[in-house]
Amino acid sequence: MQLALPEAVDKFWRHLPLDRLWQKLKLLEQLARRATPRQAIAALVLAYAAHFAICRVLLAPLRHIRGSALSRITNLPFILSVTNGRQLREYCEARRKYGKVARLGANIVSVVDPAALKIIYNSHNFRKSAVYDALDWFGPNIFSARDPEFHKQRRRAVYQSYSPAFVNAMEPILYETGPRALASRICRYAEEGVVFDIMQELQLMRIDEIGTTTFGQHFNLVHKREHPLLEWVSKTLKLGIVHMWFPLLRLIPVPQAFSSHYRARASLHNFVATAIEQRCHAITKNRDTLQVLIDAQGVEGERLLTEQELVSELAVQLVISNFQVSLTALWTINLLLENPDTLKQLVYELDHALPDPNNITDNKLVHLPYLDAVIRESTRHRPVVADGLPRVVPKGGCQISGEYIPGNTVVFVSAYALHHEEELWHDPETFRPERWLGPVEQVNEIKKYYIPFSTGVRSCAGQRFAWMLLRLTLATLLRRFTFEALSDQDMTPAMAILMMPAGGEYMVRATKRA
Ligand code: HEM
Repeated sequence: MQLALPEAVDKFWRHLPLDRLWQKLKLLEQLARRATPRQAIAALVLAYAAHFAICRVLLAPLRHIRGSALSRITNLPFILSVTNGRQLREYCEARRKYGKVARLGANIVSVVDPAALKIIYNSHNFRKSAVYDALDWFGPNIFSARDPEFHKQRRRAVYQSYSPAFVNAMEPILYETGPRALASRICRYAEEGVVFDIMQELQLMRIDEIGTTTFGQHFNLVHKREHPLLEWVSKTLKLGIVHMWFPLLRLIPVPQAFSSHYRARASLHNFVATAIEQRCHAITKNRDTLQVLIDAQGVEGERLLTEQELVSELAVQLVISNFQVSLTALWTINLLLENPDTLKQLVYELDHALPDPNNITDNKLVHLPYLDAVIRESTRHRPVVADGLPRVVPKGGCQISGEYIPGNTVVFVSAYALHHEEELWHDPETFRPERWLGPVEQVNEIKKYYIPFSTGVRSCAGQRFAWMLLRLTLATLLRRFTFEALSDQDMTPAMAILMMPAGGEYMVRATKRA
């Protein structure tokens, strides 16, 4: 039987147990009067927790996305897994348990689906999330930019130093101060039979390369080892990680535990600022990234970057691109040493392409198919930027992989999870460069979900530089030495913004090749 609206309202009021409700409220009032302040506070806290849980669990716009029970209430377990470097396993596990779209926190969603890449990363609609503010060490920069207009403006200035012409012009100096200098250091280790940490050597080499190509200064760390730049850079990165996940720490006075990190960051600032100031007043100008950025002009001939803006761009680039390249080279060497047949085949290709090990140019390497396949496979299997790059769903929400995701949710696709997805890759846990040497259509297909340099409007600006550096480094080292790794080293991938070996080093012995 249908009731008319006034009748239904009347019935509702008649049946509402107002008397009983009133009695309950009175009882509560009496209890509140008798409660001690402690009991009152405890009751308030409990009431707030209950309200919070009900809102998060039952009313939250993300309640239909599957995830662990705790992830429905708080982001804390996710933040803890990121700070402990355990998040990669979690992304893969969440994919297996909950499907392509999984909830990792109260407003955090991980997606493992190539179809999502275009939606999330191909336009500026999905902006970078607030964690990027932690990279504003000395002011906003191209890495941390969240506002699309600001990013476009910076891109116009900064991209002048990533042009093919500039990268090619840098090759001779880069090769001399990078791979060639490292080879001469390793030559000494080989002669003395010394075991050394190749991870550290690659980092020192990379700082030397940045010194010459960016600042026009040759630190010669590979041989002299006394410049504190590597320590400044490492500590600045560590501080960045802490601030990313505990942003409130940025607002309180310097905690004792991090005072040396803040000092290192200040030293890095002084170093970069002094280099810029000296260059602005120098009579002879180098041809390097610093000069390109100082000279960068807009359409009306105006300077695009002030000195302070130059500091923020160059410092963040120094820290981030330093580790990305050296760690990628490290993982490639590690995977080659663990796969002797692949190593043998690569060495065979290099020996034929480079009869003179002292005359190596990128021109001779760029078309070597096996070298290309090895680098591709190592960046698939061990992508150093393995984490999800977080973006914010725009107002109004959107449909991703068959699920509605509301506005303001943080979403990402982790390169590691995508590169290890069993539905996409045949035998994803195996390092197999041959997968990149199949028929063109097959390779073009897998390239669609190969994202070590990210994809879309915020993908890596320095890819050309990175590929050249990797080719030159691997070819130079493998053409001259055989390497043997010490046994029982912990090379499990662990995350600290970038993917590093859990053991923190990779000890090897080198022998000169005939
Ligand atoms: C193997 C080495 C490298 C890897 C794996 C790598 C990877 C990446 C990734 C994944 C991003 C996107 C970051 C994000 O969205 O948060 C990125 C951005 C960027 N990379 Fe690289 N990178 C490498 C080397 C370099 C080098 C050598 C340079 C500079 C010479 C460089 C310059 C940049 C810049 C400027 C951006 C920001 C682009 C933008 O937001 O428009 N990268 N890189």
